[in-house]
Amino acid sequence: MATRMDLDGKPIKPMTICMIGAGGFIGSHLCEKLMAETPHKVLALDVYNDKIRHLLEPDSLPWAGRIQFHRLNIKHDSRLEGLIKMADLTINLAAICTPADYNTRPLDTIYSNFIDALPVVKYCSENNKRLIHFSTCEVYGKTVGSFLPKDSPLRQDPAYYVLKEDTSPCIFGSIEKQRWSYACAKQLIERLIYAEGAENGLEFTIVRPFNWIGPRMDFIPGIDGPSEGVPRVLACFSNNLLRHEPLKLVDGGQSQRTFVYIKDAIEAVLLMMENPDRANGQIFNVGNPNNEVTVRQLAEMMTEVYTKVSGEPALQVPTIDVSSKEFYGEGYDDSDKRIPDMTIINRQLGWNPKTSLWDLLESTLTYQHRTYAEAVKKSMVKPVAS
Ligand SMILES: NC(=O)c1ccc[n+]([C@@H]2O[C@H](COP(=O)([O-])OP(=O)(O)OC[C@H]3O[C@@H](n4cnc5c(N)ncnc54)[C@H](O)[C@@H]3O)[C@@H](O)[C@H]2O)c1
Ligand SMILES: O=c1ccn([C@@H]2O[C@H](COP(=O)(O)OP(=O)(O)O[C@H]3OC[C@](O)(CO)[C@H]3O)[C@@H](O)[C@H]2O)c(=O)[nH]1
Repeated sequence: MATRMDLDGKPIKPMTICMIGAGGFIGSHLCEKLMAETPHKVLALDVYNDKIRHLLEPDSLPWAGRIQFHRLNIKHDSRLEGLIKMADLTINLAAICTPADYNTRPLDTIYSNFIDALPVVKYCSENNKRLIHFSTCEVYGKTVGSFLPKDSPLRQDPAYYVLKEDTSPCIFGSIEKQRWSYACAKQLIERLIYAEGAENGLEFTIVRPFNWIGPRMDFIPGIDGPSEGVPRVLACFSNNLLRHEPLKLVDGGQSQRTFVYIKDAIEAVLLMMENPDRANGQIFNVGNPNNEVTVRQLAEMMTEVYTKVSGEPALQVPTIDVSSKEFYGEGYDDSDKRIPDMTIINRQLGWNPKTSLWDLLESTLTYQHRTYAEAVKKSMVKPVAS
């Protein structure tokens, strides 16, 4: 493998990475990239490894010696500090991060996103190890513009909705809106990491992902996850499409999101990892401002793309409206709009996303169809009564 160069033309030394939550959606793509394109070693920590099993087995894989899986729960495992000490860099991805949990399991959500991350920050700080911590775009909460009258022309002014790392406020709902338990826990861990940097010299980078989507995201209920489970929107809508049922639009599907392809986003993470001088001390939005849709538009586009890739006709009535109380339960609330400002990541790392929403849905839904269509079909065949 040729020596890799950083953005300033210096050779990149191979490093050992302690990746916590490596078995999840983002972790699996990051491990894949690191094994295929870099000489770096990964200590992959997670409770599960299904999504990275293809990288671990068989032993004869070309990168076999560079990835090691450690099955552990960071809540209570004394091996954590030793593994962080063995690495040059720690990346923390571990979290409860599905909105259906935020208002129904707020304690687990707060513990997972704040309390459980504390030892990771402490061990990095005490052992002078660099930390890349995964936060979320949800720390911005609602836009300033959402509080203006519906017909205010200022709502069209980017100053009232574009989300900037260094100037936008974090605007959450009231405490009884438990949806914000996740965002608030993420915000506090960001503040703690920032303070460790300021007071104790911790070398850190904070990543705020804006709806990264692609293959292996979450699960299909009843196939590789619980039947009653509610994953994030990509998997919810994929599940509806695979089962030929209408896509459920929460509160009319009026909320807006920008979606970025996981493979584009992973490029940004690799730049952060390999360019510490440019990434340390920074908070980065990572998203695609050009891929904005309402959730209703997303449902329509996914229906069209799925028809193309599966060859199956769309339903006569492709969507139905459902209230957030019915879908998520008491205490749900929503972010109205999420457009990332790209100035900082552009300036520091020269990164820009490439993939259009249509293209990323086409490759992702091709994967969903190939991976799940047969299993879903089988699960839907009802046993004949004797
Ligand atoms: N995917 C996105 O678009 C997105 C958006 C915003 C923020 N994020 C953040 O990025 C990170 C990764 O997200 P993801 O989409 O890959 O989620 P994911 O749920 O697929 O991955 C998280 C992984 O962490 C593991 N984990 C959780 N608690 C653990 C514990 N106590 N011990 C060991 N492992 C544990 C889980 O088993 C899982 O494999 C999260 O911190 C999330 O908040 C992701
Ligand atoms: O069947 C469904 C499922 C969801 N919705 C609505 O879609 C919007 C997006 O939902 P989702 O992707 O599940 O989650 P959010 O974008 O709200 O939050 C995530 O953002 C980043 C992250 O931090 C981690 O991924 C997480 O908190 C939303 O408006 C739902 O109501 C739907 O209509 N139908």
